[in-house]
Amino acid sequence: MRPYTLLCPDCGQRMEDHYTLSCPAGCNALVRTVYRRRTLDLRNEPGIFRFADWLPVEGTIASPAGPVTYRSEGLARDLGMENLWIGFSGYWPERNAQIATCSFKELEALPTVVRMKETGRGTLVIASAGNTGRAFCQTAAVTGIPVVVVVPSAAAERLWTTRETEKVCLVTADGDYSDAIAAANDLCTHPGLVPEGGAKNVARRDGMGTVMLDAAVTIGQIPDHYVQAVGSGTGGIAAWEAAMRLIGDGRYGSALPRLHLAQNAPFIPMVRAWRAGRREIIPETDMRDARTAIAAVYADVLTNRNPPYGVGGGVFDALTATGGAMYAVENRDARDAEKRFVEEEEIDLDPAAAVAVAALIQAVETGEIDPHSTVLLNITGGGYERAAEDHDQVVVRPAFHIAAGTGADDIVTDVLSWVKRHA
Ligand SMILES: Cc1ncc(COP(=O)(O)O)c(C=O)c1O
Repeated sequence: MRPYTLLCPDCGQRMEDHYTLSCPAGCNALVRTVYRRRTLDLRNEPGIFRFADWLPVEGTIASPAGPVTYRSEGLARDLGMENLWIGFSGYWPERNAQIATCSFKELEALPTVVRMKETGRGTLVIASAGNTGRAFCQTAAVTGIPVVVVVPSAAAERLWTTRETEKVCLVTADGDYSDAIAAANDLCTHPGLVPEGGAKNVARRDGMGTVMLDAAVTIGQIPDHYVQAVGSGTGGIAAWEAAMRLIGDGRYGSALPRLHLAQNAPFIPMVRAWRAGRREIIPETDMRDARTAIAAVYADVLTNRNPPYGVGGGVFDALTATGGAMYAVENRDARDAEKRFVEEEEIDLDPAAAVAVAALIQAVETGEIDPHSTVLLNITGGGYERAAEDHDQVVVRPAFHIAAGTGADDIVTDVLSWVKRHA
């Protein structure tokens, strides 16, 4: 028996995990993990598997990549804050941050690959705008477990690993992130190719949730506020779920943190829906001129057109439960915030993390966040320059390409034979 079961928050059904991504009763809700251990005991493992008690895995991977929390001095002083904590998910060995691919996506990839090996069958297919794909490529390189990664052609250069690997089948697709998602979905209609699941994948959510766990353990309490830049919002959902578990543990306080989630203007569908008080995203209203808006943002990893916003247990519910807020961040504000952060904290940022810093500045300036409160700022990516000093970055070469006007069907036979050769 596995050390957890899955629960549908809509109908209440409990189920065993067979890499299950949705409720068998057809509910429109994100299934969750319920761990047998109600209290969090830290394991003597490196990296994220320190939190394996609350990850949907039995085995672990010997990787130093894990969440790191530290108390800010520079940025905190700059913003007049007393208790600003930074969750740094990137590469910064001086702070023990060892995510060589430099984003919190590695926290999702590591438990996902273990969960798949233990509960599923087939080869994982991942659609990505770059960071998620790089994280899964690295995990394939470290574990030798093959993956198929689909990215927009323009993002291909972001895919590298710290060591040579034969275990990645990289597919590039003309278009944006949504085209990559559509191509990955088409591939997964063929037996043997399995959707990784995105927000529906509990290993991804609980992996991201370790940022909140690490913060609570380091600070000694659940923070009052949690700030993150979002594209799908999965990190926000994960922080909320992790906080609920911490409340159940009993040692870290009894109040949920308030979620402050930010999108990069002009592509801000969740901000618009949330501010209008709607559970639904209306494409004509909230995503007008989506392609142009997506092409204009500084942080293109934040441009998901199908976020798990209205689904049961999704972003809308997470914001509602925590009394949360959403922020639209202009490119110039993200760039200014990035400069301030780099000056004060002395490490470079992923553009998405710059959006989060700008949202924190907005929240403090507008009084949404009291500068005396305890705040966790999730720096979801950074340390690229530092990583390039210490590690090889071996570019992953595309194996197949989907040109505009063609579809995944044209390459599926080649992908399936690649899988056969590498499984
Ligand atoms: C560095 C970084 N930060 C934030 C995000 C947004 O994550 P999510 O909306 O899935 O929580 C992404 C998504 O790819 C990312 O790569």
